[in-house]
Amino acid sequence: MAYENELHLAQLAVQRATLLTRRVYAAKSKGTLSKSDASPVTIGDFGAQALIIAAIKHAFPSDEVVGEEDADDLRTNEALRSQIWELVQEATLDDAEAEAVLGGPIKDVDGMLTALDAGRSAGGAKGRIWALDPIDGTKGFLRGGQYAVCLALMVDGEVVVGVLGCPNLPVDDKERLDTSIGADQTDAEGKGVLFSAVLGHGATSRPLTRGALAEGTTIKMKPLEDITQATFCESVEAGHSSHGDQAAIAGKLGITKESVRMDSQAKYASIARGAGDLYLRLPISKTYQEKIWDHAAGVVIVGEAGGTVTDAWGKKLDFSIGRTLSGNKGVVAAPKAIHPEVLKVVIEVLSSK
Ligand SMILES: Nc1ncnc2c1ncn2[C@@H]1O[C@H](COP(=O)(O)OS(=O)(=O)O)[C@@H](OP(=O)(O)O)[C@H]1O
Ligand SMILES: [Mg+2]
Ligand SMILES: [Mg+2]
Ligand SMILES: [Mg+2]
Repeated sequence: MAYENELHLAQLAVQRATLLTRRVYAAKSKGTLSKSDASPVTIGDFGAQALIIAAIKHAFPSDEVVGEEDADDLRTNEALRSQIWELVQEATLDDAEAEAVLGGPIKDVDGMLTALDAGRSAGGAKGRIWALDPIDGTKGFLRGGQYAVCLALMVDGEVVVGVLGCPNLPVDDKERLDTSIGADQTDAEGKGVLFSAVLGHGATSRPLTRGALAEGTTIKMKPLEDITQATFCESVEAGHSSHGDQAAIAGKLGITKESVRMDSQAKYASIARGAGDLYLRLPISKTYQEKIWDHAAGVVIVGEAGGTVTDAWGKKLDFSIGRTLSGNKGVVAAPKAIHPEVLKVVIEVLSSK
């Protein structure tokens, strides 16, 4: 299969990073800072980014990475730096072969800072570039809801590999849309799913483990005969997507079931495995540009599970422009067969504003 080594590395790197995020959740202090746009970042975000980039650079030294975080705050804040370094050192997989694939632990603090800062690629349409969101849904993470560790590989601007680690989604009971507010993440029984896809080769899910990869199973979106029976997923934060427009669209489609609000790319993962049907993310602000790391992995996973993902005007999401999806507005993800019907109503509602 194409990109087999890249897929394996990405799965193990994401799995190792989820060990760290779970440990941070269980700790009393999550080292939360506020970024310049007032959004939160925690020691979990920094630690997970360093671990994943170190693994990418070990296996594919000349690949670039577009990562959400950087080392600026750590270089000026010693207490924060050592807190993260301690966590990074402790996050190792229980399997020697798996650790060897990832290049083993990061050697020293400088190596950690260098790895974190290697996420500053400007992105673009040429070559091999990874898109990394070390914790997507940081607000969800902090409130004990859903979050995801997200990694995708783009080649010449097209997403070819996507991996999502969702430590708080249930392994079984796949039909249930679990929002798990207040769930105990410390190795909680039955929680933790690793999703992945390679373009043209289908999508898979498997339980997250502490060592080698568990066996995977193919996932598919739910066949939906009657759109009025659909369940749609949307963001928890009203500031991230328009709950009002989304409700109007659902109403016009005849959908009566309440939306399921869930943080992070766990929304893409959930619909890809048939828990829920649609993901709507309609813009609140005229100026906000969606970040590539908030979508890259989810889009290839939904596509490979039988879905179509476009923006709110029907354009394919263009990952080749840079760090943001500056050519797109909003996201509409649905099973292939019903996407045109959903999109038509999305455009009607947005055009009438
Ligand atoms: N104004 C605005 N509009 C749209 N999106 C925004 C906005 N501000 C932030 N973000 C990004 O939203 C990411 C989290 O998205 P979610 O779907 O998880 O939102 S929610 O937490 O469920 O409300 C979140 O990702 P993380 O920072 O990784 O958590 C942000 O990149
Ligand atoms: Mg963030
Ligand atoms: Mg994000
Ligand atoms: Mg993030």
